[in-house]
Amino acid sequence: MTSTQQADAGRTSELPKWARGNSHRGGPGFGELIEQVRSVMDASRFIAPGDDVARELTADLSRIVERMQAIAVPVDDAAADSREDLPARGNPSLPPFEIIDLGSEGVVAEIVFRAFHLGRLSAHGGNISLLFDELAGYATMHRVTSGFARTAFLKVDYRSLTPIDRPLRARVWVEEIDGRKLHVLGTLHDGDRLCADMTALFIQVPDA
Ligand SMILES: CCCCCCCC(=O)SCCNC(=O)CCNC(=O)[C@H](O)C(C)(C)COP(=O)(O)OP(=O)(O)OC[C@H]1O[C@@H](n2cnc3c(N)ncnc32)[C@H](O)[C@@H]1OP(=O)(O)O
Repeated sequence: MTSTQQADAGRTSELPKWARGNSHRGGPGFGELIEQVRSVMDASRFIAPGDDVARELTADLSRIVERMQAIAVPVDDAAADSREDLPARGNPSLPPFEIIDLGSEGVVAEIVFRAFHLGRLSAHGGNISLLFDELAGYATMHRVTSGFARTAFLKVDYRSLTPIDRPLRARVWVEEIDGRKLHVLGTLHDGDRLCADMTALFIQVPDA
């Protein structure tokens, strides 16, 4: 059986431990905490405080950062990036996508870009690339036969402005497998309108 046929038959090994996710780490309130973190990031995009208010807010946030640093755990034990029940697995550095469908056919996700993701009059192109890279990780994860796949390159064509504050639909799939190389395609739509499409090459590597 060729590697393409093996991959076409679906993943035969378990996902790496770090990619399996869970829905309990950090407790039931963790999702609301991450939502507040996102809200701080959003709100920070639209303020022009005077010096007094800026210093007051800095002091408030510093106290929160200190509290979080005091309960830090090794990254593999952290709740962020592991919570499969939360948008973007509870990782606030990722745009908050929600997985609609996932399997060997690829991944479909809904994404609402927010104020924090704003470029000039539309979502920042880098955030769109980030979304595609992450979703390509999901799509390839379900096609490699062992280990996982890393991005070798990722190219985005921005076809029309990508709005914030409304649900958009992303689809990413593995188009072709050639040995360790996975050729990945993706699209981002606002309704029927194509906002961006993506071509990427992922390379299968052993799990570290
Ligand atoms: C669920 C969570 C999902 C998260 C998903 C997130 C995904 C990511 O962002 S990963 C982080 C970003 N990517 C990286 O850091 C990768 C850094 N680079 C590397 O580690 C390596 O260069 C890597 C793995 C891409 C390839 O290295 P290596 O395994 O040595 O491959 P190598 O033997 O050189 O090449 C294999 C094949 O790929 C091709 N190839 C490798 N890189 C490229 C490239 N950039 N462009 C075109 N072809 C390439 C080679 O030509 C070769 O082709 P062939 O077999 O036909 O001769």
